[in-house]
Amino acid sequence: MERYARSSAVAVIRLRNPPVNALSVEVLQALEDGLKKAEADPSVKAIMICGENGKFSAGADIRGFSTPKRHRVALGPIVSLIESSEKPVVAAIEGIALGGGLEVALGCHYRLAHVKAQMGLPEVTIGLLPGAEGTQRLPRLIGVPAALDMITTGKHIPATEALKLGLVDEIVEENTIEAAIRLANKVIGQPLGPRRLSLKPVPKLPNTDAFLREALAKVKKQARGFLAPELCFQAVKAATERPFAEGVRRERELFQRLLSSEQARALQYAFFAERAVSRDHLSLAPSPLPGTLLSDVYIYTGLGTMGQGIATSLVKAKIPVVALEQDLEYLNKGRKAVMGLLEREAMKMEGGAQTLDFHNPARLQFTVDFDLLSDVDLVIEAVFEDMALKKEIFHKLSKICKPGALLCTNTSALNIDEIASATSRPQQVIGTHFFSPAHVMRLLEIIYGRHTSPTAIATAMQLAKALKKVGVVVGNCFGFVGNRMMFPYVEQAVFLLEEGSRPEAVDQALEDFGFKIGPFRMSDLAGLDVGWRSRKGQGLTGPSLPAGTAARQRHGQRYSPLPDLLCERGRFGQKTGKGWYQYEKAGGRTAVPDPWLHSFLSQYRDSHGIKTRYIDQEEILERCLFSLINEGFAILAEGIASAPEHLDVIYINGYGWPKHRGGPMFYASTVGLPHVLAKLQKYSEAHPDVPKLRPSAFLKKLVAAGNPPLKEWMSYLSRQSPKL
Ligand SMILES: CCCCCCC/C=C/C(=O)SCCNC(=O)CCNC(=O)[C@H](O)C(C)(C)COP(=O)(O)OP(=O)(O)OC[C@H]1O[C@@H](n2cnc3c(N)ncnc32)[C@H](O)[C@@H]1OP(=O)(O)O
Repeated sequence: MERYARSSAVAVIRLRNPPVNALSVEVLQALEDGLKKAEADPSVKAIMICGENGKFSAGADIRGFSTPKRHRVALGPIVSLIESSEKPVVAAIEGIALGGGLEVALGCHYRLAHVKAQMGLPEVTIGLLPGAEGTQRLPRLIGVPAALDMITTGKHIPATEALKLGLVDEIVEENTIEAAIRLANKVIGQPLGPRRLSLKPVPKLPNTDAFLREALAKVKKQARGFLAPELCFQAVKAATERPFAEGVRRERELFQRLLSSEQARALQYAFFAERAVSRDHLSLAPSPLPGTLLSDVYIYTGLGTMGQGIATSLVKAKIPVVALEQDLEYLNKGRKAVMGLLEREAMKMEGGAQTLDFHNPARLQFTVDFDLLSDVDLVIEAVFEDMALKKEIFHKLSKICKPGALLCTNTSALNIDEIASATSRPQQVIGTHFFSPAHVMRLLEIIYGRHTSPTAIATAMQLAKALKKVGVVVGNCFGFVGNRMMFPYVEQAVFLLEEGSRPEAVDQALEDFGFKIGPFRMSDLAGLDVGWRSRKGQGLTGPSLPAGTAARQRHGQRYSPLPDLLCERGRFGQKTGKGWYQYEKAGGRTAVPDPWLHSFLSQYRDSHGIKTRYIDQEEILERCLFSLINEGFAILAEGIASAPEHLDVIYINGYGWPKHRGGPMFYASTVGLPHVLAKLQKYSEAHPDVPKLRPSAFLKKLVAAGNPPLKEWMSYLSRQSPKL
C-alpha cells in the first residue's frame, strides 16, 4: 500500500507482477495486507486499486492451478474483504482486467476504466469458471443475459461496451489513475451499501425459466462435450435462484469440479504451449514487423481464395500490400473479392473502413506489373499447387526481387527445397502455409528448407506475430506436419466406409469427440476434386495409372478408390451439390445423408467381396485418431517438429481439434501411450497392408521407457534438427 501523494487521503494498492500482473500467491497476500493496513489507518479515507505498467490484471496466475491446494490463496474471500471495506474502494482499470482481475474490480465499490481497456471473464477458455464470486456479482451488476454471455464465452469486451452494460461507472481518455483518485476523493463519506454488489438483487427477467432453458440449449450445442461452458451456466443460474452466499457456495463446488478436470488441464497446457511455440525463433529476426523490415509485402498470386484471404490478413495487420495477378480479368475478380472481404472485416471493427484504410493505394494496390516486385521486402506466392508453375515463379522472383527480400511460398505439401532450387537464394526461401479462410484461421505453418537461414525463419515468425497468427516452425516433408498427420486419419475414415460404416456415422463419432466438423463433411466443404488432382499427379489414379493395377492396392499397400469413384461421377462435394452427402443445391451447405451413396457403398462392397460389418464408435475413433497420433510420433522421431506441443498447437489452430482435449499428442498422453500402442498393434494385425497403422518405433520406445510424461518425450530422442 502507498499514498497517492504525501497528504492524500487515498491509499493506493498497486498489483505488481510483470508482465500481466497475474494474481500469484504473493500478489494476493500483498493485496490482502494492503487492504487491512488501509482499513486500519484512520488517515486513509478511500482506497484505489490499480495495476502496474498500464495493466490492471490478467487474473489468477494460471500456473498456480497445477500447484497443490495448500499453496494456493483463495481469491473469493479477498474480493469479499474489498467489498466489505468501510472506506470506498475504486478500481482504476487500464489495459486489461481479466478473470480474477475483473473479479477484484467487481468487489470494488466503483470502477473507472481507460477507454482502451478490455475486460472479460475468460476462465471458461482455460476450462474453469470465475471462481472468485464473479458468477454471483456480475449478473447482479449487468443482468443475467449479458453476464451469461460474458461468462460462457469468455470474450473480452472493450471499455465502451462495458460502460453501456453498466460494468464500469466511467471511462476516461486521459490519465486513468488521476481520474480514479479524483473519483475516490469525491465519494469519501458517501453510503457504500448501494455499491456493494453482493447486497443487490439479480435483476428479474420477464420469463427467467424460458430464458435459461434456451440459453442452456445454446450453450450445450456449442460446447460439444466441453464441460466448462455448461458449468459456467449452472453457476450463473444459481445466482438467479439462491441468495448470494448460497450462490457462492455453489460456484465454489462447480469451480472445484472443473479445477480437477482433465479438460482444464488440457486447456491450460494448450494456453502455455501456444505461447511457447509462438516465441520460438523470434529473437533471430533483424527487426520487428511491420513497418521497419517490411515496407511492402508483395503477394504474388492467383488472387484465388488463398491469396484473397492472405491479402485481407495483411491489410488487417496494417502491412502495405501490392497484389499481383497474371492478367486484368483475374486481377479484377481478385480485387472485388478482397475489397468485399475487407468491407466485411471493417464492419466488425471500431472505426470501420477508415481504420483499415484499404482504399488508400499506399496500403493496398492491385497490379499486373511484375516489375513492381523489385523493391518489396517479402513476397508471398499463392498460386495453385503445381510444382512446375511455382518453380517458374520463383526463378523469376529470384531475378527481380532485391537481394534481401524473403520469398515465401504458400504450399500445403510441396517440397520447399525443390521450389528453392529454382532460385539463386535458397537461404531466403521458406514455406508459409496459411489455412483457409486465411484471414480467419490462426495457424501459420512455417516450413524451412535445407538452405533456409535462421533469419528467414525468424522473419516468417515475425510475420505470423504481426498477423496475430500462431506461427509454428516445422521441417520439410510431404504434407509437412498438419497434412501429413491428416492423411492417415482421412485414409482410415475411407477404409471404414469400405468395411461397413457410413459418412454420417464416422462424422458423428468425430464430432461427438469434439471436432468442429467430421472428415466427410470437411471433404465435401473443401472439394473432393482437390485430393483427386493430387492423386492423379502422383499417378495413384487417372490416366497415368499403369494398366492392370489392382483397384484396391497401390505399391503393395491398401488403397481405397472410393473418393476417385465419386469424383469420376462429378461428386465434388458442396460445390456440385453432391459428394459424401447430398445438398439442397450446388453450393448448398446443409449436408443430408444420401441414399444413393449408401447403395453405392453396398454395391462397391459386393463387387469387391467385402463383407459389410457393424463398426462401433470406439473403433471409428481409435482408428482415425490413433493413426493420426502414430504419424505424429514418426514426425517427432524424424525431427520434422521439435516437440509434441508444436503438433498440438498446429492441430488446435488449423485442424479443428477440440481444444479441451489439448491436441492429439496431449490426448495420447492422457489415454496413456501403452493403450495407444496396444490398439495400434491390434488394428495393424487386422490390416497388415496398412502401414500407417503400424506403431511407430518412437511410440514403442516411449512405452518401453515406462510411458514418461509428455514434457520428457523428446529427451528419448538422440537426434534433433539443427534448425529447430
Ligand atoms: C489463486 C487462486 C485463485 C482462484 C481464483 C479463481 C477464479 C479466477 C480465475 C482466473 O483468473 S483464471 C485466469 C483468467 N485469465 C486469463 O485467462 C487471461 C489469460 N491471458 C491472456 O489472455 C493473455 O495472456 C493476455 C492477458 C490478454 C495478454 O496477451 P498478450 O498477447 O499481450 O501476451 P501473452 O503472450 O499472452 O502473455 C504474456 C505472458 O504472460 C503470461 N500470462 C498471461 N496471463 C497469465 C495468467 N493469468 N497467469 C499466468 N501467466 C499469464 C503468458 O503466459 C505470457 O508468458 P509466457 O508464457 O510467454 O512466459
